[in-house]
Amino acid sequence: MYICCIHRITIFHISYPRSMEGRGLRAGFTADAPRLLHMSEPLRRTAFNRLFAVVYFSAILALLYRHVQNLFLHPTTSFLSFSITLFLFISDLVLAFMWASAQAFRMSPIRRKEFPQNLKQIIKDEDFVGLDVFICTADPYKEPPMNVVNTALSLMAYDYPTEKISIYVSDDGGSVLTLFAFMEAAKFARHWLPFCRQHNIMERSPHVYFESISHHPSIPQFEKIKIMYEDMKMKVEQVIDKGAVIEEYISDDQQHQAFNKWTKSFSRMDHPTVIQVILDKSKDTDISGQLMPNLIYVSREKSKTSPHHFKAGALNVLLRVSAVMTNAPIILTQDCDMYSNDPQTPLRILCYFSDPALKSNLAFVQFPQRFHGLNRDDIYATEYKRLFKINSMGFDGLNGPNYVGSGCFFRRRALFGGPSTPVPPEIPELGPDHVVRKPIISHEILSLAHRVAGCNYENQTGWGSQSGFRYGSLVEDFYTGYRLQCEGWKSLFCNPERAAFLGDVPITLFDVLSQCKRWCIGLFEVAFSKYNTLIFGSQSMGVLMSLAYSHYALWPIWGIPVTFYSFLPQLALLNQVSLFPKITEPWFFLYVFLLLGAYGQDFLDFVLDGGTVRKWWNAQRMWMIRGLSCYLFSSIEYLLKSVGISTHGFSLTSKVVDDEQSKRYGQGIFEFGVPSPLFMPLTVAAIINLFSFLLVLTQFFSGKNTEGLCLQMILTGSIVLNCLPVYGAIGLRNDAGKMPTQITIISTFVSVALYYASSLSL
Ligand SMILES: O=c1ccn([C@@H]2O[C@H](COP(=O)(O)OP(=O)(O)O[C@H]3O[C@H](CO)[C@@H](O)[C@H](O)[C@H]3O)[C@@H](O)[C@H]2O)c(=O)[nH]1
Ligand SMILES: [Mn+2]
Repeated sequence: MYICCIHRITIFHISYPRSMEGRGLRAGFTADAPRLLHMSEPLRRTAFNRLFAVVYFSAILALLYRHVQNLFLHPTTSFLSFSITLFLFISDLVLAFMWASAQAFRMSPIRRKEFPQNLKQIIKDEDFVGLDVFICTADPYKEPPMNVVNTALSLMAYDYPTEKISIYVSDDGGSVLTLFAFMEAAKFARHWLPFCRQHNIMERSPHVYFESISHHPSIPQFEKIKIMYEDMKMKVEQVIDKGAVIEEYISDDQQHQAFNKWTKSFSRMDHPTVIQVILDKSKDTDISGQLMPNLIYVSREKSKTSPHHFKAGALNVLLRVSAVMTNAPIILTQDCDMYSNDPQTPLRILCYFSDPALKSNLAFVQFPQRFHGLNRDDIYATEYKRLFKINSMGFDGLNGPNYVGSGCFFRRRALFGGPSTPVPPEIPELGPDHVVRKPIISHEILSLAHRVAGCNYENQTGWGSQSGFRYGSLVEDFYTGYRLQCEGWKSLFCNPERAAFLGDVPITLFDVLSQCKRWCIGLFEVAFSKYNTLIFGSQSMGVLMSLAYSHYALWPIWGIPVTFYSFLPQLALLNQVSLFPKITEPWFFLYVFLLLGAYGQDFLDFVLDGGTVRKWWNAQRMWMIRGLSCYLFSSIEYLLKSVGISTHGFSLTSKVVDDEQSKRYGQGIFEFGVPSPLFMPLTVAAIINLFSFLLVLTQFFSGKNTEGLCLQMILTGSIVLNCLPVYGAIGLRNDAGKMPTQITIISTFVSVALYYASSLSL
């Protein structure tokens, strides 16, 4: 089964791509010999997966048949038991749909490899394509400017011709503190960039570099650079603490002028555009005399009366401002916490972008989101291995992975209509083919840049609907990638061994669940839009891509089976009512097969991708926890929003770390702490499962006949195991991260009420 695929390795190589057109992507070739730039191979378990899918599908059909039989052919007597059977049937239908849609990822997953070392033999340095890097930040207190600055420095220090790189920083926080931090960073970069080049440093985020060094290296400038970094850090942090730029730190008139834009009436949500060219690659040099990349700070105009569309809005402003100033054909979008961990990354993507065979419809190359600072067993499963890695390889074998917001290199042209149906922008200066001829600090360029960053600029245009990053969903990344693929674009998944980027993870359960809840609301917004992934998606991209996208667009519906399975069988158990087949019935084995099959395959995928058993265990636990919290709550919030009762915005994930919390996270202890309703269903489920499990256990040991309750016992027992951290947080802890007493009290009342309600009616 395995062997047949091994030989199906596809190799792409560049032979004579002289005909490549398009500004910037034109490559000069120094050798005529074909050179290997990238290749791909199918995953070895694909044949097995396909076969297993057929078997498992038959098992699902059998299960559904049993449900129909129970519901309609042998209708039960009471209305209540009919309802329970119906709810479990619905749950199984949802599980079946999620299983079926996930098969799209299993049909033809591939793994790619690229050979950047061959690139320099093919493309001359001066023919390297221009790269505009977009970094978004939105709040100096939740996203400390020192971290943003480190991200920017790591990207400025790419092993790439510096004069081809422009870094655009979007500051939605409209904060003078962030601008100050970047001005300081520009001074430091003059030393940092040549230092990295000379000593071939791999960690180009200075913070990470200095942290990673345990003993003093024998590099002569090391001490000096370190002091400079500490000095910059101290200044920036002082300014943040004070909440204003300290007068003595302002060194020249240009800085004064820039900071004066923060007048009394300037507020975060209401202020004019600020664009500041901090480094200009046509004249600013580092201490070794080499030109520096452009560094441009942009805080778009905000007004309380115009919608700003959160990050998608910020990215579109950068798209226009950069078009006016540099208009590089390739764009990298980056979250402020995702620093570069590999200076060779742009060379990797060129292996794809310079392949003429891919050129006509390749929209973007996506790297997986990977994180630093995860605790050993990744207790909150914030690595999202399936989302960011396993399923991305599955997507890659179809039309390509979805866009995940950060670590993604776009072809600029892709944001202006489909490959064969271009959507020209309203002014030619924004078009992907426009060539910038004036210096970026010229009056014309700056005034046009200000104009296109205005908050009313997009009125009566196609921005956000037909071109640029798309509006209408809190997961602008998912939605934009999806729309581009519907237009006929393709994408690629690039997953080198050494992470290209590393980002922060939330370290409290509340932050993890709130982030996931925001994603879920955004996903529902896509699922129920006129571009819904099942109908519109299948018409535009075919069934498999449509299923793959629907799997995510409908992600929150996992909440339905998780919730029903966490309460109904347990309440029935407390009342000695059997819901599933007895051990002696053949149907029993169907259940066992379905259960072991699903978990087993998930486990295999996870472990084969380098995950540990404990991490997998935590990932399945978090799936259950999300099912009882964010999946559930997002559905409710989405409904409330649809009927106009509430609205919701993009609540930023905090990147600031509290020492105590961070210590507990390091020890692998769950952090509750916040009295949030998000924890309620989980706590109620923990209590009910514990009591029903204990009850049936005592009966089992006292010799009562519990044969018919076996499956319910297994289910309840595993939920109890999953809830161990919840019991600890309720009863055994005294720290600030324990379960808030209010939540425990309310949940206990709800549990008792549920028990009485069930015992009256069952
Ligand atoms: O109004 C806003 C809100 C957010 N952001 C930026 O968006 C990025 C992501 O925000 P974060 O709070 O870190 O959200 P996450 O949920 O961690 O981000 C994931 O999910 C988002 C929504 O799908 C994607 O945009 C991100 O790229 C992806 O990493 C950050 O750089 C923010 O500064 C803005 O620029 N403007
Ligand atoms: Mn983030």
